[in-house]
Amino acid sequence: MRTALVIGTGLIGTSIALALAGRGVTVHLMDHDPQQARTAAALGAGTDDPPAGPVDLAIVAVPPAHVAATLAGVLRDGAARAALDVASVKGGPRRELEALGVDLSAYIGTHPMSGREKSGPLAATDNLFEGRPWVLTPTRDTDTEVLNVALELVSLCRAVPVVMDADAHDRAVALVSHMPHLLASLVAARLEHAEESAVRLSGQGIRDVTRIAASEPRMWMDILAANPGPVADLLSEVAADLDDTVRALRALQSSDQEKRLGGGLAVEGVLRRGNAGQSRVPGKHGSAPASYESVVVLIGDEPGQLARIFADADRAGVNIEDVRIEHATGRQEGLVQLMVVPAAMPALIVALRERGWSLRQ
Ligand SMILES: NC(=O)c1ccc[n+]([C@@H]2O[C@H](COP(=O)([O-])OP(=O)(O)OC[C@H]3O[C@@H](n4cnc5c(N)ncnc54)[C@H](O)[C@@H]3O)[C@@H](O)[C@H]2O)c1
Ligand SMILES: O=C(O)C(=O)C[C@]1(C(=O)O)C=C[C@@H](O)C=C1
Repeated sequence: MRTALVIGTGLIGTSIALALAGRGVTVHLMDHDPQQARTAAALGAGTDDPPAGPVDLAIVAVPPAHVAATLAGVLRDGAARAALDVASVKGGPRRELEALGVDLSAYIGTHPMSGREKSGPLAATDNLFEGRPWVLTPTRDTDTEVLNVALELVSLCRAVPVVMDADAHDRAVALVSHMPHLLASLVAARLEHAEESAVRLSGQGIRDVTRIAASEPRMWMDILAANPGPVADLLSEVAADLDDTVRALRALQSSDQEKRLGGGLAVEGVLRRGNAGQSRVPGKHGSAPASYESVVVLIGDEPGQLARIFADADRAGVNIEDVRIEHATGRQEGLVQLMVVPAAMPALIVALRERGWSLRQ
């Protein structure tokens, strides 16, 4: 692929453009808000000049409700030899396109399984998709060349291609993305009017559970509106589990010992089922879930501290697999949790202590 046109230069479009531009592809940037395209261009994602002729690949990264019309325009104008979208839902946009009567041989629906709770080009990064699944939904009508150029895009973004049927994709993401998103919103919504004295105790648990609740509601309305059935089915199963759990917790308050016992078993059952489900979530880069040990370091909230820790770990020959940061409330310091493979933990602890870091167990 030598030329690409990215339409919709927000988080996803600009992240793709940055990855492609960084690997030598000439990228043209287009957005119905020209300021967004200018910002993406200023970040080094390409040029906001229109292409002189058809590009090798058009990437449509606009909100799901605008995907079909935008793609239909690209396909009808012959603006690209191949075109794809990256919307979080696949069945609806494809059916809309079919209804528009466009020749879909040059089109393939795709979905990179990576994103952020922030929107717009300024949130983009060139490595957003590295090691993440990127779903491709070819049909019998898809040209082989179009599938090949989509695979090339996935490879240039260092993602992992996964081929699926569009409706199977929508059922899968209802489970691993859309239903969890709504649950995060519902948990976060409990905080809206909560006492400040309670909210300020927030630790890492509530941050982990609510991060995605900070996402753009309009975008998520589009996504949920295009996949309501599977998400509603899953939520009603969760609702039944919630009812059972409430009953079990009430039983724990009972003066009857037998009821308390039953309630305890039921609550423990929920926690154990949670353990079993959580252990199936793939680890970083889609590999089997890894179990890491963590080393917790106290740092001052000042420039260069994180870079120093990483450099010290590197000098000790230790690879940091993952990292989390918890900011201390009301103090200019925080706790950095460094996740490493168990065998690397002793060396990391010694190295960090030698260099004067304060460790927490
Ligand atoms: N955010 C995520 O985590 C994520 C992850 C994977 C896929 N997606 C999908 O990627 C697509 C883009 O999401 P995003 O998070 O980058 O959103 P975003 O809001 O950051 O960017 C969308 C951009 O599209 C532009 N736009 C809107 N309508 C347009 C139109 N008709 N023509 C041209 N430009 C238009 C907007 O001005 C904006 O710059 C969506 O379809 C979304 O479902 C999002
Ligand atoms: O991690 C996030 O912030 C995301 O929003 C990512 C996430 C997801 O649910 O995994 C959200 C929607 C996209 O369609 C794909 C990825």
